[in-house]
Order: sequence, then C-alpha cells, then structure tokens
Amino acid sequence: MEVKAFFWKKTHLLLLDQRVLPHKEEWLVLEDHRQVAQAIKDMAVRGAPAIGCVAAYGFVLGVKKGYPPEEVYNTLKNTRPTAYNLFYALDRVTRALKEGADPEEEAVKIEEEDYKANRQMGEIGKDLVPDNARVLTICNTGALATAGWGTALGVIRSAHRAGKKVFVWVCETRPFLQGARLTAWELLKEGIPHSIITDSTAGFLMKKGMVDCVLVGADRITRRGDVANKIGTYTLSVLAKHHRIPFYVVAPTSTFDPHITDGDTIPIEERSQEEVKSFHGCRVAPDGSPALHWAFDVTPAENITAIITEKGVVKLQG
Ligand SMILES: CSC[C@H]1O[C@H](OP(=O)(O)O)[C@H](O)[C@@H]1O
Repeated sequence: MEVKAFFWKKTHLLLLDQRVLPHKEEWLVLEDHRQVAQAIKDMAVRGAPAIGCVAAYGFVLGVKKGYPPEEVYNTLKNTRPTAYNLFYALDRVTRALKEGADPEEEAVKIEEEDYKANRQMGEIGKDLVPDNARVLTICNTGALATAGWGTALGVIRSAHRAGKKVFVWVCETRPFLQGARLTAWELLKEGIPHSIITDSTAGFLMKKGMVDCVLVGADRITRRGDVANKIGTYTLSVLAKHHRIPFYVVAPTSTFDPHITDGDTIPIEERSQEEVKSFHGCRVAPDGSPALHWAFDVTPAENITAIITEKGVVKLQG
C-alpha cells in the first residue's frame, strides 16, 4: 500500500503526524482551519505540495464550520512563508468560493492533480537517472511531502519500480531530520537501497566519485529558475557544480511563482532557535548561545542542470 500523508474525510482531515515518524505512526484528527494551521506551523505535515493540499482542506473545514472566509484564509496563509504551493492552493479554493463553485471539489482536485503530477514527473525523470546510479538527495520529497508518490523521491521510486538499480545517499537534513527520519522510512518501505549520511558528508562523497547525480525538491521556483528549497540545497548545488555532477530539481508547476523573478526576493522562513539548539527534542547547546535557523536557502538557476516538471524538463545553465 502506498504511503499517504493525509486522508480527506469531509468532516475532518486525518493527518499522519510526521513529528513522531519513523518510530510511531500516529494520526491527528483535524476538524477546523485552526487545527490545520497549527499542524502546518508545527510541521506535523510538511513539504510544499502536502502543505498546499492540507491547507486547502483546512479552508474547507473552516468555511463549513461557518468561520468568515477571510479569517480562515489569513489563518492558513500565515503558517509558513516559503512554500508557494500554500498560496497557490489557498488562492484556488478562495476563488472557487467567490465564484460560487464548491471549494471542497477544488481542494479534492488539487490533491488529485498533485498525485497525477508526481507520477508524471516520475515517468519523465526516471529516464534521466542512469542504471546503477548513486543519487544524493536532501530532506524529504516523497509521498509524505506531497499528495502521494513524491517529487524527487518520486523519480527515484519510479526508476526503482522500472527495474533500475538505484542507490540513495540520504542527507539526514538537520535539524528536523526529514532525511534520516522520513526519507529513510519511505525508502525502507519501498525496498530501495540507501545510506543515511550527515549533511556534511555530501561534499567528500562527491570528491571521492561516489555520487552520480543530485535530485532535490523545491518549495518555490521563480520565473528565471531560481529555487528555494531546504537549507543545505544551495551548498549541494555548489559542490555538484564544482564536481561536474548533474543537479536536478523535481517540482510540479504548482510550485512555480509567476510573480517573482529573482530568487533573493523569496521569503525565507526563520524557525525557532530551539530546533537548532536541540537534537530531536533533547537540548544539546548551552542556554546562553543564540542560534540562526533559516529553514530554506535559494539555489540560482546557474547551478541547476534541469528542472523536472509534470509538463516536461526545463534545461538550465547548470
Ligand atoms: C516535495 S517538496 C518538499 C520540500 O519541502 C521541504 O521543506 P519542509 O520539510 O521544511 O516543508 C523541503 O524543502 C523539500 O524539498
């Protein structure tokens, strides 16, 4: 059975709590937009497309409960600033409501379209992954980050299912550990060979010739092809360029922000210092030391070989 991060149940949203994976599988029952907003803020659900889908259902729950649509929209809009899918999805459901259409039908369409896009990206992207490839990835871009299947991890899944031998280097992705906890969990379930590495191991692996390509997701892509993604992605792009390793971004067109050209204008989320100063809830840093915690960085189009979308491959200068 395929991994699913959430299930729409019309009167509530069932959400797999990603904060306790991989050792516990606990489901949250979310009954209104405020509960959904809190789940997004707390990263019980995360990943740009998944955030968009869940926020759209949160809007439906809030409106069904009779809350003013503007309050519902603003509560959800103000959860996390970087992933464009959040705003894309909320704009679609609010427009549906304004135009007298059914926002619930729109929310279901958003989920169905995202899953279909992931399968299409998998089919397109798998041909770019050589047989016996050692692929390096960061964060989680699988079924847990989307409506199902995944983006970059979806390409890996499709290549594996097509019979290609693929090995995955999984950057642990400090501090939330999306790689060590979530990507590893999905790969184990899929039976895809992999090894978890510390984020700082990536460059040495590339230097030793142990990486054949890099596959990452995206949270927001600008008109010129600059990409906001998990913090550390930019570093990987510089290393990949230096070592002449193909660097692919996999993202649906719903992640593309048509209003922004320069990646440096993308709002970058700054999360609590506590997430850096602790290791999965256990405080490791001294109380008196401050911490800077940017959750994303921006990779310029010049560092990207190509962006794989459900509509085809956009080659860049990388
Ligand atoms: C398929 S997009 C996943 C994308 O979202 C992640 O960020 P977060 O876990 O903080 O929501 C990361 O940037 C992934 O590439």
